[in-house]
Amino acid sequence: MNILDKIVADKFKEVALRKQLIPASQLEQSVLFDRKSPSLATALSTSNSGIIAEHKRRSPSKQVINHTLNVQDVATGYENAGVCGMSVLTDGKYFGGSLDDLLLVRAVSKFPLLRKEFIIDEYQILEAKAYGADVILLIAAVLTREEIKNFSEFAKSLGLDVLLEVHNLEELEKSIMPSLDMLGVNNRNLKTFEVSLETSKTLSTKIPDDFVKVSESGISSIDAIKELQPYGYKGFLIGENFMKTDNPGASATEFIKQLK
Ligand SMILES: O=C(O)c1ccccc1NCC(=O)[C@H](O)[C@H](O)COP(=O)(O)O
Repeated sequence: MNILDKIVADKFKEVALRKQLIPASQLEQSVLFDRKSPSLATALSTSNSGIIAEHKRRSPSKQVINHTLNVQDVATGYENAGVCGMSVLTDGKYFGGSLDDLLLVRAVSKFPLLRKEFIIDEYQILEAKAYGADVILLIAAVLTREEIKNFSEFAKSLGLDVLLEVHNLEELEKSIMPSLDMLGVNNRNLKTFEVSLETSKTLSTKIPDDFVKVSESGISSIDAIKELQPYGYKGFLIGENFMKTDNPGASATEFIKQLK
């Protein structure tokens, strides 16, 4: 079993338990449920830098990245840096995140928030809305075309943006549909952890212009962004490069300054 299979197998068990603890009807009563979500796709299309900065305590590929920071301080730092949005990892077992992280970040910020999660059930989309997210991630490697259609249409009905993540042409071809806002190419192979920006470059021509293109993972320099921009990428998801520092917000500020 590769790591992605393990994460997904655990996620099915976790979601089954969560559904018993908090019924969907209770999530729909969250005070955040009727909040109007700002669009990450719009923010990226109108930005010069296009940075989506991630909160990432640890990962299967790197183990511990940063366990000492306060998530609200990280969010405030990123928002002050002028990033377009923030990605909040909510998986506990593999990434050390939680839905509480999302809620804490929502309490101190206005910019678009992506719930970074392994979504395998509509219930997790209700959770995303109830805990203050504006965007959900759908990973083509773990979903059928029908699931992508159902989950993305459900997310749109709640006013959320949808970022669909692919890693190869087969995943891209099965996924293209009008209910997606952004197409993300993950430069990291989630089964082997191999990272290459060539993945974004190769797939870029196959992504229709109707979608905002996002390049994800392994981005650690201005040169990488400059290399990807000519391929039509408007969004750049960066985690470790900021989170490995003592002050991710200051690191993002410096990064964006160099992009201008
Ligand atoms: O980061 C991992 O090791 C990982 C392993 C298995 C599944 C997902 C994984 N990461 C999720 C992400 O997509 C990244 O956190 C995100 O793109 C940021 O990447 P980076 O800038 O390289 O931290």
